[in-house]
Amino acid sequence: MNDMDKTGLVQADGHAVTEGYMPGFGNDFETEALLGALPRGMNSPQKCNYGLYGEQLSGTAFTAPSHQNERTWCYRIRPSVKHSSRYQKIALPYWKSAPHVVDDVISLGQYRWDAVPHSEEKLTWLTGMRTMTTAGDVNTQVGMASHIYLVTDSMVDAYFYSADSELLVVPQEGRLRFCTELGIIDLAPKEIAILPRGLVYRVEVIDGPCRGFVCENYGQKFELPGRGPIGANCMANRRDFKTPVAAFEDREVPSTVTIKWCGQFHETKIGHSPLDVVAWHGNYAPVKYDLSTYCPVGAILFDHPDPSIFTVLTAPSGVPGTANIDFVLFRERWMVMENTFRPPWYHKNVMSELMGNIYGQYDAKPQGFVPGGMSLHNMMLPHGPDREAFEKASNVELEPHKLDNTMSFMFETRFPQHLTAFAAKEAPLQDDYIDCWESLEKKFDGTEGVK
Ligand SMILES: O=C(O)Cc1cc(O)ccc1O
Ligand SMILES: [Fe+2]
Repeated sequence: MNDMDKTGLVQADGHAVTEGYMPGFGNDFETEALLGALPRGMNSPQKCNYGLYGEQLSGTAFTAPSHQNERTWCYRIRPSVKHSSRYQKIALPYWKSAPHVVDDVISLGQYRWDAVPHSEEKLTWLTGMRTMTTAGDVNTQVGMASHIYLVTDSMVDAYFYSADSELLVVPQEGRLRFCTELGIIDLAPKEIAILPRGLVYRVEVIDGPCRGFVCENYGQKFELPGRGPIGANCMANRRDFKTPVAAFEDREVPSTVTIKWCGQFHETKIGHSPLDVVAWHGNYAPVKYDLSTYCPVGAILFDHPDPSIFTVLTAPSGVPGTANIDFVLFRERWMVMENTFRPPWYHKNVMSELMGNIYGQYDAKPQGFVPGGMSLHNMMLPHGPDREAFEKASNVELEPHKLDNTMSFMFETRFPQHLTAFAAKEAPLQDDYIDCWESLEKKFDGTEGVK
């Protein structure tokens, strides 16, 4: 009997069964799947307990300011150098990286898609990733990509990490399990997860088929927005974020690790599971968050504020107040504003707005923006309520009204977003989307004087 069997943490197939989460966002966490595996009082003892190797995973430059500095110390069965050998380039033709401007595709426009349907094809987290838009440049670590994932099958003895990006995952259908080096995250619709750059994981299907959205952030990490005068509470609260406890696998089977690096994919073959971190401490870790714990703050007398009031997470770009990416949530809330056109106003925005519908109806678009669907209102392109929403909101008797059964989101970036060939030619693009404004009439009656 080995040490792990004695602790009862391991199933017959060698999978660890350690479960659970620790609350907080960006905390300094400590967790061990075997008692005493974590060195006390220091990072690099001459010999680690249980014959473990110590290894640091740096999420920021060594010299990043202390309030932003992120790193995690891992105590693992083998060091990561044993989790890679020669790299071989592979093709994942549907997963694109910026800069990616397709010759005969026009990104200037207002676009909307129905939910990308599932097919007969068996797809994993890697083969099922479908890039819709890219922005910025993966090589200079600015910008982002938006993807839809369609996943039917678990990765088996297969692992992945992105050196290019952190991934913000927004499920819309089905349940996934992310078995990561630092622990296990189960993820269902209404929840989101952040998978840090460089973290190795395998994605399993708990309940499929699975569909969802991914924001691949090439730039500075997502953080919580400052609340300003709102104070210390509401919006996304730190305690509602959950980081998994340590869980490890001691499995010796032929395995594949795929790496995304500068927009290319490479594979390496190894003889064991790389998810072998028995204990860790630090503040660079995966996290999940239940969107139904988001506490919206809004206008309580008149007018419609900017959507930045609904920012869940922001990834700074270096220009204060101008995000590389804002992740913005439009969820259930009360509308109480008096004498006000309550839906989003008509507007043009220097930022580019990529939206997705998780469930329900969005107030600016009662029809056509469907669960699983997406829309893109690119840099400085006008958009706003469709005719139906405009007419209703301009004429309805204004009483306190609950917007119920609604959850949509926006990946808003300071960079223009470029459509992939998949988005323009294969995904279910709604050719008639811009007609939703066509029947807006001229109502001007200024020739008759002010009424
Ligand atoms: O375009 C959209 O629907 C997103 C959005 C919502 C809102 O309430 C205000 C501005 C905005 O861009
Ligand atoms: Fe908008």
